[in-house]
Amino acid sequence: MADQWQEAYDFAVQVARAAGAVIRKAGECEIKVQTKSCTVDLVTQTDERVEKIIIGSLKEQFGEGTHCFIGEESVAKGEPCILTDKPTWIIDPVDGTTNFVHGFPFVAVSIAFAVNKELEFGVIYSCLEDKMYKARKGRGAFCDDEPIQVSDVKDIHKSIIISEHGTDRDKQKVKKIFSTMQKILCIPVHGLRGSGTAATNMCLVASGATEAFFEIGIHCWDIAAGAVIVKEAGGVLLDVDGGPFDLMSRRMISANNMVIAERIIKEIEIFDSVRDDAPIQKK
Ligand SMILES: O=P(O)(O)O[C@H]1[C@H](O)[C@@H](O)[C@H](O)[C@@H](O)[C@@H]1O
Ligand SMILES: [Mg+2]
Repeated sequence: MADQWQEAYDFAVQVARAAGAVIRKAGECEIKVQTKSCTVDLVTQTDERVEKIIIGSLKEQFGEGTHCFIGEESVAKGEPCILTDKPTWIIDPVDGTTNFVHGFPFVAVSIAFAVNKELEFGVIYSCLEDKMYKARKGRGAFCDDEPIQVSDVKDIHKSIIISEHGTDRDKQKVKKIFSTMQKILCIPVHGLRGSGTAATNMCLVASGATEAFFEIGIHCWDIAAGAVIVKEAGGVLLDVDGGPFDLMSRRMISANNMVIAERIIKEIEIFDSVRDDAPIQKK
């Protein structure tokens, strides 16, 4: 059954492309913005609409009930965020919602597929750049059907590192984020960057434009597809404490190699985040 998931993979690419077209079109009209967990955690009708389109198409293709879904906007509405052994789609309909709202030109559709809690493939469509990144376990990573590969830089002094500050404005956490960035910048590295979307950041690692991307506070839907793409492009994924990558832990570093990853990890000031799969607190 070597090719069991090929149809699902090909279909995910089609769905991501169609979703990206909806996002592009929506960006031409007035965008109505609402907030979720706090005033800087933005959501638009497009996020919700695109998630419905993606999940609707997948259910129609693969049958209701056989596959599970973890989608950013469904979880925001109270759906569970638990990865089981069942075939599960992990979806961020609009990664980079803040960028989308502001017209900052990096917005991605991120679709991953896991079976037995293992990621089988990931598809990221950077819809404003019109770049389709994809990877399937054991079969390499691609951008617009061209193979991609992480950079071979091992000298941290010759690296560009990406991080993001997320949407949590807790002063102690923000302090740790900026202290970490300051320490990394002063290693020194060539530069620090951030595109505003975790999915795109991971594609930049996978295609060799940057050596590493790390973040604390991201969610499984931000990084699931990117995790497959980085790994298949020859990169590594770790927890920010150097332990094994855990999709639900809300923290990760993706890098071109272990030398770069371990050097960055030395500087990261870790803070707590509630796991994505933590039981929902009753109010
Ligand atoms: O909410 P979206 O735009 O799907 O995801 C973004 C997170 O909100 C933000 O906290 C994070 O920094 C960014 O990397 C992520 O993609
Ligand atoms: Mg996201």
